[in-house]
Amino acid sequence: MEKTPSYFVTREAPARISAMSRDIKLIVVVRDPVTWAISDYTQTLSKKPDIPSFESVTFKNRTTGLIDTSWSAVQIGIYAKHLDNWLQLGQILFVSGERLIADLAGELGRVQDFLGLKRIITDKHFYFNQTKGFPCLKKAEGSSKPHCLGKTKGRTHPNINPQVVQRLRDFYRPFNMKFYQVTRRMIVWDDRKVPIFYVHVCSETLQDCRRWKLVALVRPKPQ
Ligand SMILES: Nc1ncnc2c1ncn2[C@@H]1O[C@H](COP(=O)(O)OS(=O)(=O)O)[C@@H](OP(=O)(O)O)[C@H]1O
Repeated sequence: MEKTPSYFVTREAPARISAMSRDIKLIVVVRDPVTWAISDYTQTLSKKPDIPSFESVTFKNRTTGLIDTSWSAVQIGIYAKHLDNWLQLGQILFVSGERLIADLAGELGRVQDFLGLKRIITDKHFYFNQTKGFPCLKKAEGSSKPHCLGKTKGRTHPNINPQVVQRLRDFYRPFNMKFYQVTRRMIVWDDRKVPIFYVHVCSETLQDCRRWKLVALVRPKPQ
């Protein structure tokens, strides 16, 4: 198994993978592109504490709100743009990064099905570690002790100016919509102040899926 986010945006990668093996199965984990950009920035910041602020690398022009799409953290999150290259390869599964945290066993169930494996990994293998804020293994392989991912996974993100976040959300919205349509995956990254949950109907064929519709809109009561 091999992984890196940059494969997804490397033009030559699909053809190279296809030449390596026609039977390869690809798993792409996607998360809200705004959170992804902040996460990527946080990772760089941890190695180079002197880098410019998130705000200054996000915009080409702060006054006009023009986003710098040449910045890799912004570029990678335009998932729809990179999709066409990959879909021709066939066996590809999109996994929600958010669901890997909220419902790890459920999402891993999909992964096991996709890989043609028996569903051996279930929720009995995990617990939610409140300190870490993430699911962790109850027992690590070859050990009887619990195991969480290391310190570099799940770092605290810096506070970003809400206006900057909103501008990025507006920027990504059309690309996200295309991504939902093409992948037929019900991943909806909330871009409103009040959480809104969408339920979409999507049939097996892509054509029908393009006619997906909003069937429920639930607005949680204010606390
Ligand atoms: N169980 C569990 N424990 C810790 N972290 C978890 C977990 N599940 C998902 N995540 C999220 O994984 C994010 C890092 O993913 P990756 O390591 O694949 O990203 S990368 O390859 O380093 O870019 C990492 O992103 P950050 O929160 O920005 O650090 C986490 O949000």
